[in-house]
Amino acid sequence: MSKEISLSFKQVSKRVRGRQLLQNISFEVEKGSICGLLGPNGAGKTTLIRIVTGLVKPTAGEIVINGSSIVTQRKQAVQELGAIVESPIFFPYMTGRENLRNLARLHPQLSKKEQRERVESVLEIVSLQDRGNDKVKTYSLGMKQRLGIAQALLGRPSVLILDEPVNGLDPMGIRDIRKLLLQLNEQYGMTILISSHLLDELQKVCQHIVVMQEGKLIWTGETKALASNEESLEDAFIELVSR
Ligand SMILES: Nc1ncnc2c1ncn2[C@@H]1O[C@H](COP(=O)(O)OP(=O)(O)OP(=O)(O)O)[C@@H](O)[C@H]1O
Repeated sequence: MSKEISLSFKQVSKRVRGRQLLQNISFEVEKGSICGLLGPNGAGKTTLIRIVTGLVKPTAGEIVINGSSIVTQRKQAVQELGAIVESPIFFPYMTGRENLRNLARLHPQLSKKEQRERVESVLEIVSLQDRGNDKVKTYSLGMKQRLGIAQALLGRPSVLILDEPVNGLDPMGIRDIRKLLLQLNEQYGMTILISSHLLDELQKVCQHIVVMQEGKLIWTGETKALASNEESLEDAFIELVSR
């Protein structure tokens, strides 16, 4: 039986002021899998994530998200997604719960009661229910990142896209995010695309890896094919990008 595909990148290119930022990027992410986007600085990971989340348009090519094209059916495609691109934005003098309630209002199809229930459920998923009444300015970076994921979960997305979600976090913060991503994947069958510089971290959560360099896709496949037991993903990655 063929696997269902959640995200399909088809010949995606982006050119800005004569500069080729992305060139013919094609790959697929299976439904219910976690895929890692790996690449040195300037490889084009953030540019690709900005395109898949509908923030910028590709110059050529398209991305299909659960059957809807981000180019021609942007509204439907974006409804499938929850995302953090760069840093999540909050009102620091409001509590975590208030920040989420504010955003929940952007889902007018939900009644007031449903909005409140949705907020409580995402707070619980990211383990912030006990700190929900504290102002965001008192949160650690790890807590802010988890609140950002809670924001992304408000619309009950089937696909979660995270750009560098563990950047700057301490080991405990990194572990919390790792556990959360695995939980979202296992319990809710969520498809996750995650970019990170922390190669070992990607190795712990991703079944598939896509390696980019200078706007091109240079390798894609199963994580275990890129790094065997004896070789760390980091070594394999450095070997690949220095070919
Ligand atoms: N709007 C733009 N105009 C011109 N150049 C851009 C634009 N956006 C990004 N770039 C350039 O495109 C290249 C890819 O940037 P991008 O941020 O996508 O890479 P990245 O892989 O996410 O890098 P990093 O890991 O450092 O975040 C960089 O050289 C960047 O300077």
